[in-house]
Amino acid sequence: MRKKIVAGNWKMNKDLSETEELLKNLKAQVIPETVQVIVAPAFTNLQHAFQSLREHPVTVAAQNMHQSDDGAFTGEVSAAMLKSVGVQTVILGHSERRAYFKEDNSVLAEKVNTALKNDMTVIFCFGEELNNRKEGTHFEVVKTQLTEGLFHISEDNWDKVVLAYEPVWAIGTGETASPEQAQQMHNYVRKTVLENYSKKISEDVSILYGGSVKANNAKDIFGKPDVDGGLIGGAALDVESFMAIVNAFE
Ligand SMILES: O=C[C@H](O)COP(=O)(O)O
Repeated sequence: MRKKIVAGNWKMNKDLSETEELLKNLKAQVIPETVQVIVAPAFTNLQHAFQSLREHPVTVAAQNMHQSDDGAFTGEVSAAMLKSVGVQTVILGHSERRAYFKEDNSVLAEKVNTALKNDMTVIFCFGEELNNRKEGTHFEVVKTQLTEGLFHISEDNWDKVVLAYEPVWAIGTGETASPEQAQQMHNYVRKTVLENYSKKISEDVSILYGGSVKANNAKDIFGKPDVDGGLIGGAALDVESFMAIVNAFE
């Protein structure tokens, strides 16, 4: 059975004291047993977050990592470094990484390999831009991102993969894909996984939706059969709104 997951991507927000405050508030909440909650603070705060959440049912993820094991890559962080501070989960392929840091499908394929080789869980993000949707090429774009960035992995790696569909036009814009648009794409993604892997894998993989998910729209989006949770940006920066989204599953 696939997991229900709500992941908060804090992006480049929250310094150490703000992170401490947010984690303190988060730890005061009751996390429903049926939902896996993940938070992804900035690199500098990962170790603190991991230590702080040790006894709490919230997973800490990194927002990115480098594809190489080590070496002369100024400013970068490796899988081994993440693991050394307790982090076992990494978000890869976020549209902001693709757009601002020019991460293409082939680099992402390498990052996926490195993460899996290090026994890490990957939250693999993909999604079309507005012009793709206007032109009607959104399914094709998503298929290419999955095929070139992820579908080289073997069947036995899929228990370490979570998919996150994030239409770029809905990220941080206040514009959300309708629950029907999200369901249509998630269903397409599941079918695309099935074209390449077993029925069990396509049925078991969790597919998250991301893009302006808020407390007031989460229930409708999460109510769709192929939507297994959310990757939350802005609304994850406040515990009350984040927990309202987590509890939208109830
Ligand atoms: O990683 C999260 C997504 O980019 C969604 O961000 P948002 O909820 O602020 O639109």
